[in-house]
Amino acid sequence: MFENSDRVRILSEALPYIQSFAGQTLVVKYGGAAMKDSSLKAQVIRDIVFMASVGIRPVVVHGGGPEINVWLQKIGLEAQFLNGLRVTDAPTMDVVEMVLVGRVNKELVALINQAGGAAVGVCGKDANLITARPTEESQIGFVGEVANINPDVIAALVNANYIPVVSSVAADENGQAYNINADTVAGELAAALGAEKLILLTDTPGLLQDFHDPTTLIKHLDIQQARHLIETGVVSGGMIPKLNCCVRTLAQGVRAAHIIDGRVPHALLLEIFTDEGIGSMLVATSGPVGGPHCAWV
Ligand SMILES: Nc1ncnc2c1ncn2[C@@H]1O[C@H](COP(=O)(O)OP(=O)(O)O)[C@@H](O)[C@H]1O
Ligand SMILES: CC(=O)N[C@@H](CCC(=O)OP(=O)(O)O)C(=O)O
Repeated sequence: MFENSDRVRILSEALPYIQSFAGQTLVVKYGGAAMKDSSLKAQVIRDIVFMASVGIRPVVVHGGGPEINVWLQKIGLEAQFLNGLRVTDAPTMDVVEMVLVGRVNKELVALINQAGGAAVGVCGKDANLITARPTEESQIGFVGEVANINPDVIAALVNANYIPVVSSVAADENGQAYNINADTVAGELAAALGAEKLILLTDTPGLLQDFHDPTTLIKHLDIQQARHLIETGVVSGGMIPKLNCCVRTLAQGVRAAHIIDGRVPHALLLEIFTDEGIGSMLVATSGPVGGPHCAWV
């Protein structure tokens, strides 16, 4: 049990962070790997509503890879990945759109609204938020990259105190739908909105030097170190697009990108409002290591 002094210390420790982030946009990418447990999901939702209640402007970008896999299997299609990206033929694209924009998006919107927030769900197609273009790797089908972001609709929602919830499906100029990795969308959107932070919620403690060993968490790193981890194969699978998106968003001016463990209850609050934080924090170039986790930038 907590002593009163501990309770007060924890609340008091949050004050400078609440003050410095009030009015700032924080893009939270909620990955499918961290969505599997419904009680944890409820806590993530509560944290997002908490952030909005203390004046932070959260923008949620969601994934849903595992749920897409479930629905592909139900209709007898095989899930295939290349470098962490889903091989997306036309039938798979239909399932991706139905699952992400239909099921996952609307479930998150409903949960946020039940928790007392006011969420509005959109995908890249709404008000031309995202224009997609095909990736250069032609063998992965309708996998898209972000060609352009028009963040007006998100800015309008945030300015009116709504919490936008964004699915990573977008169309190209001809209306063809594309499946874009949700980390990539979150990173590009954070940059286009001039967000203070990008926070990626996933199912590992953060970036691990050895991903089989959770004690090897890398708490702080910069772009150069992140690139080195990709080149040397320390990161693999879904962590590759995640780290690439952090690098790109930092290079475009977002001040910090965090990779945190969505399986830890209230991971978002712990990362944003405590000195220690819980995950990995990436910045453009390193400063002195050892300071408070969030005040480091
Ligand atoms: N060095 C690493 N540190 C942490 N996780 C890693 C690393 N290399 C690969 N991974 C893998 O990346 C996964 C996270 O990516 P992904 O499954 O796409 O998550 P999400 O659905 O949240 O986007 C982890 O579960 C882990 O298996
Ligand atoms: C191109 C590509 O891989 N798109 C992803 C989009 C969803 C996503 O990114 O979900 P997670 O964050 O849960 O991994 C996919 O089809 O799974």
